Amino acid sequence: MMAQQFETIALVGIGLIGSSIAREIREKQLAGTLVVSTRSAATLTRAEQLGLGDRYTLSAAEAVKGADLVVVSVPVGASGAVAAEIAAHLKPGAIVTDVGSTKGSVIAQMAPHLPDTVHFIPGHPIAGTEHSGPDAGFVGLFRGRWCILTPPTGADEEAVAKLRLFWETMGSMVDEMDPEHHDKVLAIVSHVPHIIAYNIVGTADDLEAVTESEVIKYSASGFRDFTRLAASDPTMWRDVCLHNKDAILEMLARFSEDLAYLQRAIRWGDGDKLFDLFTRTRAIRRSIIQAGQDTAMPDFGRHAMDPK
Ligand SMILES: NC(=O)C1=CN([C@@H]2O[C@H](COP(=O)(O)OP(=O)(O)OC[C@H]3O[C@@H](n4cnc5c(N)ncnc54)[C@H](O)[C@@H]3O)[C@@H](O)[C@H]2O)C=CC1
Ligand SMILES: O=C(O)C(=O)Cc1ccc(O)cc1
Repeated sequence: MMAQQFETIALVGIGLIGSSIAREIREKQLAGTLVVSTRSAATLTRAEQLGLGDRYTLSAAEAVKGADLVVVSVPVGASGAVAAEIAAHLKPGAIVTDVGSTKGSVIAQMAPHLPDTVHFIPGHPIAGTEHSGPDAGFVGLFRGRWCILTPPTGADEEAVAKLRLFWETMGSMVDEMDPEHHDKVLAIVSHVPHIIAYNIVGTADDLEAVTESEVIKYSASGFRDFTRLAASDPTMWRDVCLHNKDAILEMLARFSEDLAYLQRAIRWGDGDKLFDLFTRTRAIRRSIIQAGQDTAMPDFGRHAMDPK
């Protein structure tokens, strides 16, 4: 058994991420009382059937009353509404955090509502699956994965340390960075790959008439990997696209340029260019595998097609 870290924890949103956090809190007994809240009655009932908390409520305002830690795990587009709803009910000294895949927008939506008496420390566990809802969560999701915190300058060090310990107890490695940097890094390692997956699966689907279902029949493992990502939650990913617009558009522009370079190499039969790129990318895969998890962060100072 681990030591209790917070007297009362409130979870707002109990889908894949919220329910994985709940399961960890229960297993490790990190809270005296765990309060679960979500917007839909059906989801709350399911959370109750799964025994994810000690108390359940459809009101986020009700849930956060007296809580020492509040974790908001809702689609990023709903963050502002949740902050507005809970603001007046937060306990002074409480830590308020989130798990959203974008940080700049979540901060812009939430911070204006939150009182100065609480510690707002945004976060993002870089761990997930293509599944959603309370049944999808599991103990161990965060193990060996990074969790990025983006505390504002001047944030209370003790509060940051408590949140850091919370994620470390779930098995995560914790890093801190500013939200703008987070949003650029995540645009290239997570958001653009999902967009590419949605796009290629959509294109294949549009071609179904031409290929007469052979896309499904002969789907090789490369295409299947894309279909996994493209099966991710539509609400969540719509919100990610709308709320990390600038960084995503910047990375997509670079992606398109690099794709044009590849297209040109193919058109002109420039095997050396293709071979060089494929050799370089293979080394990246190997270094990720060697590191034991997906920690590779891209170097933004360099163009993907620049010579080494
Ligand atoms: N799915 C993934 O792989 C990862 C997701 N995230 C982030 O975590 C957050 C939650 O994602 P998931 O747990 O995957 O989503 P999910 O769809 O499994 O769960 C979302 C939860 O939020 C609730 N909800 C939606 N709108 C709400 C509102 N206005 N007020 C209160 N509750 C509301 C839903 O009822 C549900 O309980 C998102 O911001 C996402 O960007 C972060 C890391 C990984
Ligand atoms: O399912 C996958 O491969 C993911 O990439 C999971 C994921 C999705 C969104 C995040 O913000 C972090 C991790």
